[in-house]
Order: sequence, then C-alpha cells, then structure tokens
Amino acid sequence: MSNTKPRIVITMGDPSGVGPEIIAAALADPSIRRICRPLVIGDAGAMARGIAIAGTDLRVLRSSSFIPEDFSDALPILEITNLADEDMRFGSPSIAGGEAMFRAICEAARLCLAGDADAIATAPISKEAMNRAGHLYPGHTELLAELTGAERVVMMLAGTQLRVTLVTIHESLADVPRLVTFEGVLDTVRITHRDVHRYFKRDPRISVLALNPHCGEGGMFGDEEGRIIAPAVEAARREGIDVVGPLSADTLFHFAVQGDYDAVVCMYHDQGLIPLKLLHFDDGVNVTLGLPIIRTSVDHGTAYNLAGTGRASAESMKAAIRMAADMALVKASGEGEL
Ligand SMILES: NC(=O)C1=CN([C@@H]2O[C@H](COP(=O)(O)OP(=O)(O)OC[C@H]3O[C@@H](n4cnc5c(N)ncnc54)[C@H](O)[C@@H]3O)[C@@H](O)[C@H]2O)C=CC1
Ligand SMILES: NCC(=O)COP(=O)(O)O
Repeated sequence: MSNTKPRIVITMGDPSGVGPEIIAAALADPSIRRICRPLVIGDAGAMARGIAIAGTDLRVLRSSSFIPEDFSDALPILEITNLADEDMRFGSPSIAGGEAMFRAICEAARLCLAGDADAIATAPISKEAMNRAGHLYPGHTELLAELTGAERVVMMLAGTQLRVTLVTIHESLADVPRLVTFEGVLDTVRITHRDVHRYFKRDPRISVLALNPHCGEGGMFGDEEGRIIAPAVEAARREGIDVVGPLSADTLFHFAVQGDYDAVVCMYHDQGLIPLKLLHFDDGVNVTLGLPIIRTSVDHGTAYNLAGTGRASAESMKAAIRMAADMALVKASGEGEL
C-alpha cells in the first residue's frame, strides 16, 4: 500500500440512480477523508450533479490517479465517459449508462490488479441496464470474479450484529433446490471461514441454514438437508472448520444476533438478506469474498424513487468505504492468512 492511507476506488454505479449523490455525501464527510484516499471512476457531469444534489461544496477534480491527501475539498474522478443528459435521467436507466457502469467496474478491477489501488467500493448499478448494454452478468460479483480470474466467490452482507453469506445468489427461487449442491455448500463454508478469519474475526464460528422448514422434518418437507447440506457441513468440520448445521432458518437468526455465530451460511438470496436488511439497512455492507482483490459495496440498490431528491441515506456507502479501508489495512499487514 503506497503512502499511509488505503487508496479506494469508488465506482459511480448507475448515473440514473442515487450512486453519484451518496458518493458525494460520503466523500464530503471528514471522517471518511481521514481514513482513505478516494478516486471515483465514472462520469464527471453525473458526479457534478450528485455533488449539487447532496448539497456539498466539493469540487470535481478530473485526475488519472489518486491525488494528494490535503486536497480534501476535491472529489477526484477518473473520467471514463461523458454522458448526455438523456442518458442519465433519474429513474430511467439507459444503455449508455449501462455501458458506463460496466466500464467503471472493469477499470476499478484493473487498477487493483495492477497494484495501483488498494480496494474497490461500488455504488449500485442496474443489472438490467448493464445486460441491455451487452454485458451479460447477474451483478458486480460475477463480473469481478471473471475479471480477476477467481474460481469461486461468495457474496457476504455484513453489519455489526450479523454476517450472512450465500450459497446461491441471483437465481430464480424455482431453481434454488437444484443449485444447492454439496460442492456449493462446502465451498461457501470454506471461503466464509477463510475470509471472515482473515478480515473480520479470528477462528469464526459458522452456522449453516437448512433449505426447508424444520430442516425438512425428517424428509417430509424436502430431503436436501440430509442428502446435501449435512454431508457438506461434516466435510467442512473434518477440515477443522468450526461449523454447525443444517439448522432451522426461522430461529437461527435470533441466536446469531446474540453472538452465537460469526457468520450464517444461507441457501438463497432472500433467506439471508431479509434479516440482514431488517437489522442493517443503513449500515450494511456487501463484500465479495474469494476475490484476489478487495471489493465492498452498499447493501442497497439504485433507489430510483429517491434519485435526485437528496433524501437517500449515504450511510451504507460510508460503511462500504470504511470496511474497504479496514480490509486494505489488514491485507497490507499480512495478518490473518490461514
Ligand atoms: N450492489 C448493487 O449494485 C445493487 C443493485 N441493485 C439494483 O437496484 C435496482 C433497484 O432494486 P430494488 O430491489 O428496488 O432495491 P433498492 O434498494 O434500490 O430499493 C428498495 C427500497 O429501498 C429504498 N432505498 C434504497 N437505497 C436507499 C438509501 N440509500 N436510502 C434510503 N432508502 C433507500 C428505496 O427507496 C426503495 O424504497 C435494481 O436494478 C437492482 O438490480 C439492487 C441491490 C444491489
Ligand atoms: N442483492 C445484492 C445485490 O444485488 C448485489 O449484487 P452485486 O452487484 O454485488 O453482485
């Protein structure tokens, strides 16, 4: 890590959504500027508009690299597009905007892989717009996995009281039972254990949820627990991982938030994200585990109904930047590797 503070690249996300204004609000916060050197990747016009909406007095500073720490009134931006007004109307994601989102993520990954940035914090994209622009990925997670050559990545959402990781991510609910596999559960437990240990909590205690009510009730309501999840948990235990499960999803979170578990492995998106957002809508962070680079994100989407109003909370964006900076410091220290 060059200099003293972690260098965090912040991708602008969808210019039609709340991304630019929450980034501006976050970077106007002195507590954020104290802990990192930021570089936004995106569109200078969209960011200037975001600065005005957020009501900050930052000034856009076009720059091809990180700027000195004492320029705290500047919002440094690596400009990769020059979008027309009609391509960034609030609430109307465009194909040009989708292309801009994609290019920002690619450039951020390139900088981190080259060692020219220490971590990425991403603002929300429209997955639909990125796909309509011809980039066929369910989200950042899968795109970053491909860009960095990561074989298997895991989506984690984290707050102070709860961390959840997902075996399946953006899948139709109807497909989930088929996609919950022995390898998928085991790999998710392994990656959760390795990266939570490295960055968040030494020797984490992990629980794994059931897929079906009452753990399948002895096979009456499904057999994935006995056939797939329990053997994967047992295999992880044999590797020395402190993990239990499958456990009934309806009660487990009650115990997890009391501190019984450092991470909860969930079978599908809403199983984990509903409790997480109930507790941590404002300060939750999405982290991609298993990448060779550090990537955090807000826990929310583009919030089209709020875009341009200045009413969107910037707290999750700030939490994502803080977590990226903390993780970069851990990585630089070389601590925590198994
Ligand atoms: N990391 C990412 O890039 C993510 C992107 N998305 C994308 O966002 C788009 C919209 O998805 P939705 O399911 O509607 O989720 P959403 O999170 O955009 O909105 C759900 C509700 O939460 C509110 N909300 C969201 N962020 C807020 C903030 N910062 N402050 C206050 N209220 C906020 C919205 O106003 C809305 O009422 C989709 O295209 C989806 O793909 C969704 C989640 C994550
Ligand atoms: N619901 C979380 C989400 O959609 C984030 O996806 P990603 O863009 O981080 O892959």
